[in-house]
Amino acid sequence: MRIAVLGAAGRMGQALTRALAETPGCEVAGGLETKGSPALGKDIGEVAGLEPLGVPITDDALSLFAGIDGVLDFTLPKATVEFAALAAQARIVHVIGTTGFSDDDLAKLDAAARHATIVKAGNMSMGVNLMAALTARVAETLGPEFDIEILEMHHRHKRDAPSGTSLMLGDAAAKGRSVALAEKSVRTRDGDTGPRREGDIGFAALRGGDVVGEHRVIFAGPGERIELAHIASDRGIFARGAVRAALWARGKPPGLYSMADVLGL
Ligand SMILES: NC(=O)C1=CN([C@@H]2O[C@H](COP(=O)(O)OP(=O)(O)OC[C@H]3O[C@@H](n4cnc5c(N)ncnc54)[C@H](OP(=O)(O)O)[C@@H]3O)[C@@H](O)[C@H]2O)C=CC1
Ligand SMILES: O=C(O)C1=N[C@H](C(=O)O)C[C@H](O)C1
Repeated sequence: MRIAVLGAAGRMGQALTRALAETPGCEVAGGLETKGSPALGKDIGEVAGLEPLGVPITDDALSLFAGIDGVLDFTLPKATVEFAALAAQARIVHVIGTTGFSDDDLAKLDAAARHATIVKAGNMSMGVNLMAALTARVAETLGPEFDIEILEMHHRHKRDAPSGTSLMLGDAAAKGRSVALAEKSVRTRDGDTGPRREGDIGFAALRGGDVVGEHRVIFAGPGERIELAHIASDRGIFARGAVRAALWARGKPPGLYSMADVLGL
C-alpha cells in the first residue's frame, strides 16, 4: 500500500515514517509539509532519523494525493478538514490522528466520509482503545454515587485541551451511563463552583516538559476509588496503530471508522 505522511517533519510525522518503513506491505510514498517549512525538499527518511528513502518532502498536496492509496494525517484541524476533501476526491484512505476539532470541523469530516474511507481516533494505541472499552464497562456497572473525573498530562507543545484521548474516554464513560457527554461534561473549574453535580464528567489537563501522554479515569465513590490509567512513553504506539488502520481500511466502503472498528473492540 502506497502511503504518504502529512506533517512529515512533526513529532508524529517522524514516528509515522519510521512505522511505515518497518511495516511489510507498506511503502513510504510521500511526505507533505507546510509552505515555507525548512523540511521541504529534504528526504523523508533522513528527517525521521532513518537512511534516505529517496522521497523528498513536498508542499504540493494535489499532486501527492493523486498517486497514492492512503495518507496518515497528524497535523492541525484546519489542515485535516482540507485534506479530507482531497482524500474524498482522490478516493483514498484517510487516517486521521489530529485532535482539537470544532463541531463545525467534525460536520465537515462527516460530509467527506460520504466519499472517503476515513479512520479517525483521538488515540490510535491499542492500550488506550482497550481502556476506553473498560471505561464504558466500569461506568455502566457503577452507580451515580461514583464521580467520574478524567485527568491527563502532555508535553509543553500540545495546543488542544482536553486531549483527544480524554474526550474519547469521556465519551466512553457517557456511553456506559447512557447519557450524552455534551450535557455532562465539565471542562473548567475556577472560583466558587459550588458542590459537584451528580453525574458530571470532569476534565483536567496538565501541560509540561516532554510528557508523551498520560491519561487517568477516576471513579471516586463513597469509601473507595477505582482508577484506570494509561501511560505512553513512545509515540511509536500511535504510529503503529495508524499504519494498522490504513491497511485495515484499504478496500473498505466510504465511511467514518474508529480504532475500535479496526481493533474489533
Ligand atoms: N490520535 C493519536 O493517536 C495521536 C494524535 N496526535 C495529534 O496529532 C497532531 C500532531 O501532533 P504532533 O506531531 O505532536 O504535532 P507537530 O506540531 O509536531 O506536527 C504537526 C506537523 O504538521 C504540520 N502541518 C500543519 N499544517 C500543515 C499543512 N497544512 N500541510 C502540511 N503539514 C502541516 C506542521 O508543520 P508546521 O510546524 O510548519 O506547522 C508540523 O510539522 C495533534 O493534533 C496531536 O494531538 C498526536 C499523537 C497521537
Ligand atoms: O498531542 C499529543 O502529543 C497527543 N495527542 C493525542 C491526544 O490529544 O489525546 C494522543 C496522545 O495523547 C498524544
